[in-house]
Parts: sequence; C-alpha cells; structure tokens
Amino acid sequence: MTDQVIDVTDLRRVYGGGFEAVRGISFTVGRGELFALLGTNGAGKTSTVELLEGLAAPAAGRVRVLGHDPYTERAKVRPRIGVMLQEGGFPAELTVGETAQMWAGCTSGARPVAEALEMVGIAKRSGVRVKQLSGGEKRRLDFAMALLGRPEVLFLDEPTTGLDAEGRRETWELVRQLRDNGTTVLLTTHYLEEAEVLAERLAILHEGRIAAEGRVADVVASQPSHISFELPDGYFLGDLPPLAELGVTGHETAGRRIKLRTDELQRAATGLLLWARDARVELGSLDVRAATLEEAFLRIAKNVEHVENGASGPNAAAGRSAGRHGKKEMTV
Ligand SMILES: Nc1ncnc2c1ncn2[C@@H]1O[C@H](COP(=O)(O)OP(=O)(O)OP(=O)(O)O)[C@@H](O)[C@H]1O
Repeated sequence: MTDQVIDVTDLRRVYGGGFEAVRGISFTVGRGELFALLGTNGAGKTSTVELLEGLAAPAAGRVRVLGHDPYTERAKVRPRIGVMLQEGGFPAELTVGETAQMWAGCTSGARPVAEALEMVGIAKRSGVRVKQLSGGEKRRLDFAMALLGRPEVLFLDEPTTGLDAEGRRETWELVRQLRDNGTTVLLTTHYLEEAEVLAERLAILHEGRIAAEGRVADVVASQPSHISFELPDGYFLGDLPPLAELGVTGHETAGRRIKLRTDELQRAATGLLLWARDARVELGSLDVRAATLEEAFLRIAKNVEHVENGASGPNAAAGRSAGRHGKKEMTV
C-alpha cells in the first residue's frame, strides 16, 4: 500500500466575512512524490497550502500530514516539514549568513548553514544584507531556510517566481534531487512548464474546487492535439476530406492558415498527409503536436467558467473578440 504523506478530504476554508476560498477538495500525495497544485489567481492554492502547513484550521474537512493533524498536532508535524512561503519576511538588516544562523538556531537537527546556502547557490552572498538581495536571491534564501531542517515533506509556494531562466533550471534540478532522495514535495506554481517537468501528479484548482486531477501525462492527454498548416493558393478547407472522417473535432481558420483539433492525432495526421500526397498539395508550415500542460490548463479553466457562466459569460465575450481579430473557431 502507498504511504500517503499528505491526505486531504473534503477540505474547506472560510475567511472572516464568510468568503469560502476552499470549497471541499480532496487529494493525496504519496511518499517521495512531487505533487503540483495549479490554478488561476485567487483559485485557493495558498489558502490550501496554509492549511496543510498547519498555519490555520480548516472550516471543515480533514488534513493529515505524516499521519497527524498539522494544526492541532503542530509540534509533531512542524519539525518534519520545510515551508517556503511566497514571502519569506526575513529581517532586512541581517546578512544572509546571520539569517541562516538565526533560523538554524530554531531548527532541531539542522544541516550546516553553509551546506543549505550552497545547495541553493547563494553561499557567495553570505555576507550581504537581506535588503540588498535581488528578488531571485531572496527566493533562494527562502528555499535554503526551508531546507535547513532536512524536511521529509517540502511545501514550495511559487519557488521560482523572480528567478531568471538559469536560476529556474537550477532550482528544478535541486527539487529533482530532493525528490530522488525521498523528499515528498507539494509545489504551487504559475509556470506550467515547471509543473510539467517536475510533477508526477497535479490538481488544477479553480475558485476553490478541483477542476482536474491526475497524472500529468493523463491530464495533458485528455486534451486535444493540433495540426496546423497553410493551404496553397486555390485550395480551401472544403477541398480536404470530410473532417469528421479524419477524426477532427474542431477547426479554426485565419486566412490560408488552418488549425485542426483532434483526439486521434495519428489518424488525423495520416489522413491529411495521404490526401496531400494524392492531391499533390504542399502543406505550408506544417505543425503537428500533442497538447501541452499549458493548453490543458487554459482549456480546463475556460471550460469551468463556460459551464458556470453559460453563453453570456466571459468566454462568450472572449469568443466574440477572437472573431473580431479575424479568427473563426468551429466544432465539427
Ligand atoms: N485573509 C483573507 N481574507 C479574505 N479573503 C482572502 C484572504 N486571503 C485570501 N483570500 C481570498 O481567497 C481567495 C483565494 O486566495 P489564495 O491566496 O488562496 O489564492 P491563490 O490560488 O494562492 O492565488 P495566487 O495565485 O494569486 O497566489 C482569493 O479570492 C483571495 O482574495
């Protein structure tokens, strides 16, 4: 049986004034797994993570971290978890080294400060005051502090915000190493590529509810693939074989450019290419590709809103504005 390190059942969080930010979510994270919590701004990620970290009590539902309630049994859970909040909030006048020393003093079984700073690549900034650090360096310091206690479970709330491309990749490598060494990681991020390269499973939150959950590959595979190309002069969409017979579920046209949507990429691509060969048609700028997590995310968030808002909702407006930019989208 899998060892569930994080176990969340029907979790709810209500703020003062009665606003329900988390509306009954359930998920589990196994030992050594990297789970990503994604969502639009205000979806409820931080509100959820704070409940897992024991910083607040849920309005309803159940949270277990390492088998304990992180709020009522904080003393049992806190020494075994590492938390990287969105804002570290360290004293601005202390140096990086002093901050780490102070933090290590409050952490039982802390790893050597120099080791933690080295792991995140800011050891050479040890003598610099926190207020003089760049945004990306502050994120690294936050990460180092989360690692000081050699945590079994690591909560990373947008760990690479403010990092440049190289810094982001270095952080990903470190997160991978930690996971490979058995650390369980719960990550929230707005960088979908980050979730795609790091996470085994994910949940997409939307307005306090889970809109999609599962293995990253399955969530992506649940979304349609695309084939786009340009037809030469004198050819039109109607010259293609019947799209439904190719397994195409929708299409968009913009001038000569055609984009087909399909759940059966091989069948659609094969049918299109055989037609092009037989008709001696050169398909310009041909691009055949499976969905990305970003597309899956956007479609899932959009579909939820569409269902909630009906035809007069914001997506109907988005559809109309797409039309104004000369694009037509249809479902076959
Ligand atoms: N202390 C608070 N009091 C009242 N409402 C709050 C409070 N903190 C957050 N909220 C609201 O709860 C909702 C969820 O916020 P939360 O910060 O959890 O979202 P998030 O998914 O982490 O967003 P982001 O990606 O922007 O960080 C938002 O509508 C937010 O305005």
